[in-house]
Amino acid sequence: MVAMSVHSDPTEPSDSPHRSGFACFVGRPNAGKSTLTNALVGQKIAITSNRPQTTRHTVRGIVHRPDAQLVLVDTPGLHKPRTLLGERLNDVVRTTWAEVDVIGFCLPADQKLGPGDRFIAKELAGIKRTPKVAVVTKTDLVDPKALAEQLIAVDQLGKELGFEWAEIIPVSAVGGQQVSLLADLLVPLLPEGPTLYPEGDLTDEPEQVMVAELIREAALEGVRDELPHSIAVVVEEMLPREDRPADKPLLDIHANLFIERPSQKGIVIGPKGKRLKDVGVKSRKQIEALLGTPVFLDLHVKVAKDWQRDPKQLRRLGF
Ligand SMILES: Nc1nc2c(ncn2[C@@H]2O[C@H](COP(=O)(O)OP(=O)(O)OP(=O)(O)O)[C@@H](O)[C@H]2O)c(=O)[nH]1
Repeated sequence: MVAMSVHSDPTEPSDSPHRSGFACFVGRPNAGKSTLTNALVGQKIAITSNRPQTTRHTVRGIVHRPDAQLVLVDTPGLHKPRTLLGERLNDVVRTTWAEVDVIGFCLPADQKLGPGDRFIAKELAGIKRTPKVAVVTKTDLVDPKALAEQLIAVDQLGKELGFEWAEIIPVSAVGGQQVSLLADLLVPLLPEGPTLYPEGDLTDEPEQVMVAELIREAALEGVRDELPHSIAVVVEEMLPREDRPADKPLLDIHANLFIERPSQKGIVIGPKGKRLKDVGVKSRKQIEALLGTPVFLDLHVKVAKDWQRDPKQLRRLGF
């Protein structure tokens, strides 16, 4: 079934039991998973970027409703592993899939189904018990005819692989179209249960990890194509500055930005340190918005040789 109409108002009281559970969005890199998570939660939680595979950590957004609590687990994209890091990421993805109550498979409306989508759909077909919702994303980028064709192709893909989608829903996270309908469709697929997280919590991701992701996101902007996979950020310390009056707090954040080769240092730091400075200013503003407090950000660039291939380094960097 393709869901197009807007359902009942979820803020109205209803007799149905309270539901709670976990959902994850899967899909190839750039399919729009993080943007959709943000749109559903209503605040910037997951890190979005127009570069593939920026979502390294499992970031949860929580949708609070009177009738349900929907916990969104945003996984990194499943991809052909070339390094130890790639293999670990894929393990994380599969483990997540087996644990959630519903899986949303994101397919961009503006791109023909490709081998990458098929690869993921085949993996999904192997997870029998979990309901699978096909989410056709970025509908604002196509005309109705192209959208209809994509919906049919997605339906067909499920049939080819021997399963039925629980729902097929077109959405535009950017245009805010059908986003709340998506929540309406996901909620009935959750088990009955009490609220899992306190009201107002949007994520249980440790603050340090989110801060690190914001710095990484800023560092990725405008750099050469080969660099993104070589950057990792670790927040070493977050401490309130001592001797500050209560109405003028300052949070000291010490973070290291790791690259793989000395030759990458220049790209990250830029002429006369300008790029690194910009990265610091930009991410500091975002961190301040996230944490609601003024921040002093101390950012250092370090070389961790071939960290993607070294298990000891990977552990140190939090993978
Ligand atoms: N026009 C349009 N663009 C969108 C929409 N949703 C996402 N995008 C864009 O598509 C790009 C990728 O979006 P993300 O949300 O980062 O994709 P992702 O699937 O989380 O990507 P990875 O983290 O690489 O797996 C970004 O440039 C978004 O701005 C949408 O509804 N409409």
